[in-house]
Amino acid sequence: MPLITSKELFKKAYEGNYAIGAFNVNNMEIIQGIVEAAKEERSPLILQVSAGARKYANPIYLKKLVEAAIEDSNLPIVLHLDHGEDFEICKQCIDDGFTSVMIDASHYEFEKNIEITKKVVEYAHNKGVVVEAELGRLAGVEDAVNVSEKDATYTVPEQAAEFVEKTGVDSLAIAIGTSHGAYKFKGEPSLDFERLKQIQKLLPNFPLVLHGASTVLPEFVSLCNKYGGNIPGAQGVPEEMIRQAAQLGVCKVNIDTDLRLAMTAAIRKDLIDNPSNFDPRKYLGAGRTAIKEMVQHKIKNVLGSNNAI
Ligand SMILES: O=C(CO)COP(=O)(O)O
Ligand SMILES: O=C[C@H](O)COP(=O)(O)O
Ligand SMILES: [Zn+2]
Ligand SMILES: [Zn+2]
Repeated sequence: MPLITSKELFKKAYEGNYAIGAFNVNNMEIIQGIVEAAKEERSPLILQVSAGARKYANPIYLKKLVEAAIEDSNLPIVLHLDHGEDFEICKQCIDDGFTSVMIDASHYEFEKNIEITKKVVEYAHNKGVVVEAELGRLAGVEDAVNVSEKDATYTVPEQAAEFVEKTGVDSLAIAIGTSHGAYKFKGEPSLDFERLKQIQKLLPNFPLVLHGASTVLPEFVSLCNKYGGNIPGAQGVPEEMIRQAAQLGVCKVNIDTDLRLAMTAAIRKDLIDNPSNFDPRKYLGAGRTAIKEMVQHKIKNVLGSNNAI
């Protein structure tokens, strides 16, 4: 099984009202944990590499590890660039064999975002690679965000339709109230589902992407804190909201923070529980198992992509 694009995966996910997890990868243990989970759940996978991951691990290593994961698991896997900041990094990844790239020009104004995205789409499509773009800005939401502030940062449905038509992009990341990291909401979590419904209505059968979609499960925050961590007040997107989004055209759900928390909690615990150990395989192994369990939970209980292959 070679690396695949997300085209067919998204089509089936859209029709089946489930979503594919796009998990951020940075090293061997993370890749192995994710792949083990997907293998047991018979789920397709998107493994995504950020600019930070490329810098940390060297893209050659990550690509080879992902290829090894495919050989070992025989799963349909997409290798995706997460948050490509310009045409050059997208081109580099396409030339390196990635099957999907994200161009994130969302911080530019609308026309400029279209122009940059279109350039990446032309280059990528020529090489059989698919492209995700972003419209609207992800940011933390507070209780008191008023409608005009939301319109300044959240995706405007009419613009989303125009953007997709003008760029020919394959999927679109939208802003409806999620944000990156472990501190997503100060008050009650809420997402703008009315906006999502509008976007889906104007873009029927088109795959939408939710970034900043980690749930920040309290038990993992507590575990980190219990074993010497200090991450007070962390809060994520409730699982029920992710399930709801998957019913409304969201086919790709980006998850990094939940993997970081699971791995960190397990490693912290393992080191404290085994003070005489100095074999990295023991605590990294505990981290890998925690990643596997977290991904299995996501696939089975939140995303619904189990038994999709
Ligand atoms: O969107 C993400 C990667 O692109 C990750 O989001 P989280 O920080 O919520 O895991
Ligand atoms: O969107 C951000 C992802 O969580 C990746 O984070 P990173 O840039 O620190 O690798
Ligand atoms: Zn962005
Ligand atoms: Zn993101």
